[in-house]
Amino acid sequence: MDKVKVAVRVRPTNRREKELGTKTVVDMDNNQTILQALKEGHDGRKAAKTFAFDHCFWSMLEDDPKFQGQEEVFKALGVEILERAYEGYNGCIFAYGQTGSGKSYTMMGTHEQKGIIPRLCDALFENIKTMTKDDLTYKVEVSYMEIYNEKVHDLLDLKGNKQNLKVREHSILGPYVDGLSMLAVSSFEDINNLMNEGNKSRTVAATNMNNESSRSHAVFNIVLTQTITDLTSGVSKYIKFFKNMYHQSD
Ligand SMILES: Nc1ncnc2c1ncn2[C@@H]1O[C@H](COP(=O)(O)OP(=O)(O)OP(=O)(O)O)[C@@H](O)[C@H]1O
Repeated sequence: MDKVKVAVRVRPTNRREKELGTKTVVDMDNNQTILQALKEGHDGRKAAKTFAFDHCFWSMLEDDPKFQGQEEVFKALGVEILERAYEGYNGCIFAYGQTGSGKSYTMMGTHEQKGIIPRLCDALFENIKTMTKDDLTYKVEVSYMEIYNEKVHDLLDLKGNKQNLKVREHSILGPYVDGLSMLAVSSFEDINNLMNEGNKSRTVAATNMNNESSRSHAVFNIVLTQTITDLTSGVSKYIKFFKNMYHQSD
């Protein structure tokens, strides 16, 4: 698996863009994104620029044969990262783009059109159900923190403490946030509820688009722990997989 994969997605035009009669200048062909020039160049021709990415998702018109929806995005980006988590690899997916470009839709989606995170979590808990045995058990825990003005706050501190947490270095696991709450979850619903609770504690509301917001980063972590127990001796071996799944910076 490549260490880093880059994917581009084109969302449908919104009402405002339609009302303004906005012309679509982006086209996609397999893993290529083609940008059409609006004006003719010196030679009188409209030049097109082509860029190659690991994936290009064309999500403009549902009845277009090249349309790729939430399911295709998840299959291309989410499935492999989940499979690798069971092998002990850390994974991270983050969405980048200007406001209204479709980051939340791709990552979280809607009730009818679930995005990567709910699909990934549903698959994670479904897999755990089928993989759990007497000598093999799994535990999923989450943490949620905000980095604001270079200070770290625990967004899942049930006591509502707003103290600054210290970032320390573990000799094997690397950097970690000391004292960050880790809460056990058993479904996407649990995760979603904790994300919503955590969002209420953020210094800068996720919808607040001003200069302040650019200093706020929210990091949601899912940690999968696999426990293998030698049933004859009763000795357990813990393997922790860190999945940094959601990094939102507003
Ligand atoms: N692929 C898509 N298919 C259908 N609708 C989409 C798609 N992508 C985005 N939208 C719609 O476009 C609007 C803006 O998308 P979204 O809220 O995901 O943007 P965003 O990049 O997260 O914006 P912000 O940075 O302001 O939070 C929403 O109404 C969303 O439902």
